Amino acid sequence: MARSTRDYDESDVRIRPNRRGSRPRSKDRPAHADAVRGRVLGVDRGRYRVLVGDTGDRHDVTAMRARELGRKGIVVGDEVHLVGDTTGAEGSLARIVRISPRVTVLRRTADDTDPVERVLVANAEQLVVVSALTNPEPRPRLIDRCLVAAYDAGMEPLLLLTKADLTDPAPFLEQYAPLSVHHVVTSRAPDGSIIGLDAVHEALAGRVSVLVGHSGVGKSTLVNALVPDALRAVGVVNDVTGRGRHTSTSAVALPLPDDDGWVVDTPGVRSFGLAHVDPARIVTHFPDLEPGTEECPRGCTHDEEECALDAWVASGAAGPAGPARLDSLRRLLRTRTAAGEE
Ligand SMILES: Nc1nc2c(ncn2[C@@H]2O[C@H](COP(=O)(O)OP(=O)(O)OP(=O)(O)O)[C@@H](O)[C@H]2O)c(=O)[nH]1
Ligand SMILES: [Zn+2]
Repeated sequence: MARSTRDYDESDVRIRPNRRGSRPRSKDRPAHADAVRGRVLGVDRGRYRVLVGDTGDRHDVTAMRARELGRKGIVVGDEVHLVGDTTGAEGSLARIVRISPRVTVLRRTADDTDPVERVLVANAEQLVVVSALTNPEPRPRLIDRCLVAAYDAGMEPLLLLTKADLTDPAPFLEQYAPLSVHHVVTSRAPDGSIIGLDAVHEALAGRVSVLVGHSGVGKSTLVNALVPDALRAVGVVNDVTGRGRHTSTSAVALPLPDDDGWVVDTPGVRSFGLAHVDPARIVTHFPDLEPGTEECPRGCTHDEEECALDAWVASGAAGPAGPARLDSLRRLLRTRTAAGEE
């Protein structure tokens, strides 16, 4: 079933006036004129951490969902309306009474055949695919899959390539050049500091960006460099050691310094099941291959003998990464019928 980024109405909870004209059931029910807006930063066991207030006067509020929301999901990145105690004082608890319409929705299924899709993050504009240039080696099929997830979510992808101190980034960049995906390269200086952070800050400035990457690519190193008090912001402190720990498996939104955008870290998210992506649309998420489908027979699945993509790629029209990209595309198409391996 085709989905668009506009189909957020399933989660768009509007508080309707009481039609029967009877007294409202609760005092703050009508219109919630006194509701305070905030952004969901984290979710933990049914409690939501919500940032409210303007620059200079921002604070976290702990909130629960109001019963009137029904079963609507609330995820990191959602803009919500709060009533009740929004002071954020120790022990206080506000109530979320409304979720604003979502601008983008990053979805995820456990694997490619899983019928249960979960919204991972709402309202993010950019999907930052973090990959090491080596150690561990880049995984092109995983990167391709993340790009599909980004395009499908209506988000702009950014390739963030780490560990350029260990290898020359040129060959990798050449592979991805035909896609015209923005990229930033970082490396580590002998003193341990990260080189290239300015370019990263620039790419993240003023927007909400989700970071994904598999283990060892240097994502934690980056998050800590970008958000120096990330561990404190996450608010996860080990009871035994008292030290900050960042092992949560759910997404967490971290404000960048100077109010200049947000990063949403997704610990534990290493890939995206794409069961929710319409197979007929997958090729449109391969902008370097799509023009090659013009010669395809009507109704081509792009995984059949008559498919024009083989000739297109063989002619070099899709650049040096063409064969690998076509392989990625076909694997994604095939995994729609059988759970695929990455
Ligand atoms: N040479 C080099 N090493 C780096 C760089 N960035 C991170 N590392 C190292 O790579 C290893 C993995 O970095 P992490 O930041 O822990 O990676 P991660 O992606 O968060 O991985 P997990 O914690 O397993 O999810 C660490 O030993 C880092 O010190 C870099 O730019 N260059
Ligand atoms: Zn085709």
